[in-house]
Amino acid sequence: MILPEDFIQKTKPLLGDQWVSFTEALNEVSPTSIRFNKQKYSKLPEMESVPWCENGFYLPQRPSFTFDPLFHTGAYYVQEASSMFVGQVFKQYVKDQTVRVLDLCAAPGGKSTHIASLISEDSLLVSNEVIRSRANILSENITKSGYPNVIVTNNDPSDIGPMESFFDVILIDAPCSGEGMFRKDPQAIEEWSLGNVQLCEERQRRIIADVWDALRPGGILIYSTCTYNTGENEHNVQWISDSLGAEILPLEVSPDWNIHPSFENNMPVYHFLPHLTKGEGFFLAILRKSGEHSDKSEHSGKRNKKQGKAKLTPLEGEYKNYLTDNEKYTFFEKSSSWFAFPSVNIKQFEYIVSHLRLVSAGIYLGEIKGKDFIPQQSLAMSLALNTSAFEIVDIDKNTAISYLRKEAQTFSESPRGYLLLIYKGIPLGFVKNIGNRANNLYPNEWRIRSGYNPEDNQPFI
Ligand SMILES: C[S@@+](CC[C@H](N)C(=O)[O-])C[C@H]1O[C@@H](n2cnc3c(N)ncnc32)[C@H](O)[C@@H]1O
Repeated sequence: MILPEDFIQKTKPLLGDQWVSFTEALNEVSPTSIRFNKQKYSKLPEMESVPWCENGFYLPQRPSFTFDPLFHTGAYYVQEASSMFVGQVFKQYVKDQTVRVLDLCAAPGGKSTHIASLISEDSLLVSNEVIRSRANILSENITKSGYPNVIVTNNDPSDIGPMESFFDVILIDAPCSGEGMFRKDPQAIEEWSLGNVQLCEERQRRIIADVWDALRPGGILIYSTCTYNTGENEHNVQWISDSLGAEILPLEVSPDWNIHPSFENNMPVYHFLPHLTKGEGFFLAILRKSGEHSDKSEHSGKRNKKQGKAKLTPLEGEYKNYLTDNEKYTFFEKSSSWFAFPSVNIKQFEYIVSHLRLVSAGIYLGEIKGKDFIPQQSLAMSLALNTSAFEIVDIDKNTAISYLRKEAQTFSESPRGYLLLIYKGIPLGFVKNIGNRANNLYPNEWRIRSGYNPEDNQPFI
């Protein structure tokens, strides 16, 4: 790998006598890792585990995930191992408290799907992405993870700042110069320049300042990047602490994890370096906002007057049986589409709808067409799905791949009507069986487009 000369000049002094082993590690193959969604797939395999994440595992080589139907059920997420360290903040600082969390720069959703798996079911996650096309990918990944207490939004950080003291925890996984991605993404090397590092540092400060008011006093800010330089990392953390008012908090880490301490000022921040940890470059810091913990309940119903009150019209009906524990949900309709959202957070949901641009929220149950109720993919993926409300068909790998390609299916042995297809015990999606064929209800935008199906793509679990 040919590194930019300016990068060498800037980074070599930080690493000192570790420079050679660092550059050697950059020439090695990136490790492949996945994080299981234990709510969907509980039998964890006997594979090398990611030391700082109990559901994280390394794979011996990178398979074609596209052609593994389990990947599409949301049983696991392909996530870079170092990034899984975010889970430690939730384990050590959030624990089982009920919290409102904002993941500000969330697409494609690695950290959001992880956070959703760690917070309590009464908690709320707002997963935001400013770029619309990326917000759609985020929404797809959130939907596949199946957690009902997540709202996906598409806003600039400055739209969220006015939601004063609404969030207990904010994660800013900031857009950065990407030095930590050099090995995985060679384009990151081409885009790197001293000027870009400076621009990133300034943009990161703007993003943090724009959203800062939405974090309650005493709340936790998790700041992370996938870059090494001190400008985007240590200097920004010091700036947050000094200018915005926050205490930098330590995490308990095992010495075996080989996490590198701060490059400057001896602050409790965490660097993942590829020659020391099995993963890509990553940086993380935790800060607690100064001030007294105010009562956040006052914010539950406060609305942005310009946008008015969101209309939630509760509806009754058989569709409720599609969810387990359905008494915990508020059901509502919008343009003939039916949704469910956890009642415990319905006021917060209304508040968010009145402030932010919604991409998706809770469970999209189905659509009414005439007398028909067409169940949606979000319902099939949901952890709250009541599978006994549907006729079930267990399918094999080839049928699953064909279904994911949105090809027509035949289930002549099965009853007519809606069928829930199950792969290795996990729901994959719906078809409408009309006898001689079954209409495929898999979302068109999610379908496998590649015609190639590697014969040797053996399942790794
Ligand atoms: C490092 S990526 C996030 C990765 C994500 N957290 C995950 O774990 O899957 C940074 C994200 O910030 C978004 N972004 C870019 N410019 C931004 C801005 N000015 N404000 C907020 N987000 C921005 C990018 O579109 C990108 O999705």
